[in-house]
Amino acid sequence: MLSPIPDLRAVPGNAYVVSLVLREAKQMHMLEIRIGAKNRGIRPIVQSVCANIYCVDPREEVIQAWYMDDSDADQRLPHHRDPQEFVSFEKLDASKIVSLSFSELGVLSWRLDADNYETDPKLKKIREDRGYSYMDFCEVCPEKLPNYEEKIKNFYEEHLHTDEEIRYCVAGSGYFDVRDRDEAWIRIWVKKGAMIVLPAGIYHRFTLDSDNYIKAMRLFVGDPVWTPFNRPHDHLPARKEYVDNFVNKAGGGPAVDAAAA
Ligand SMILES: CSCCC(=O)/C(O)=C/O
Ligand SMILES: [Fe+2]
Ligand code: NI
Repeated sequence: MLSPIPDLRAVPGNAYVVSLVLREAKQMHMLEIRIGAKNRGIRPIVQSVCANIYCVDPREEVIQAWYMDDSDADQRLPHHRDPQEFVSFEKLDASKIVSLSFSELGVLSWRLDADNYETDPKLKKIREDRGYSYMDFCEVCPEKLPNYEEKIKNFYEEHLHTDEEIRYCVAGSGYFDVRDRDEAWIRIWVKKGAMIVLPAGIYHRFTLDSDNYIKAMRLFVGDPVWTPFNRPHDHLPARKEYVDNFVNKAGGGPAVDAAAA
């Protein structure tokens, strides 16, 4: 992430230096760009270019989230509201919440290099930091997934798990739907390179989109437990903890790092 307001100063030799603060996880780095200029008269141009440097969250290309409409149409359609209502990463991820007015869902996300997941140092670090010792792949298509029709149906039943649901889309795409604090459905579209963590106890469901294919890496701390508890399962400790941490508690879930933190 870049700092939004770069600092511009003139240096000897008819040049300007633009200083930017780069934030990666909890570390700050200074980046200095030297711009040579024939004469000082170009200052306004350099200034205006610098004012247009803005941060692009790398996740935006592979993860989008929006509020769903109420229609009964095909679950694989986007189900946007009219007008569309997109949801920010800050709203999904409680670790970024700075204002009490934000909803906190505890959904974490990263953008990773899906072509090189075997050697990706970023994935390695996430796995080490979060203790994700187990890994396998789940390919959702009739040829690869046993009992495809039944599984597709079950994935789309609203349910929770007693542990995190960690999915890294290495090919294809799909929708993870999560309930917000007011029970509205938020649809999270993951594409190749998107990794998301749904916290234990969150009510959610999954469906393919109209491209009908996803290959997801599944990660887990220790021996995996895939059991879905279909709604209602409000008495489970995992649900109670989720409600305490993310639904009832305004302004602060556990402080954890996510992608562009
Ligand atoms: C893309 S992985 C299949 C969906 C799944 O495993 C799950 O638990 C959905 O809630
Ligand atoms: Fe699930
Ligand atoms: Ni599941």
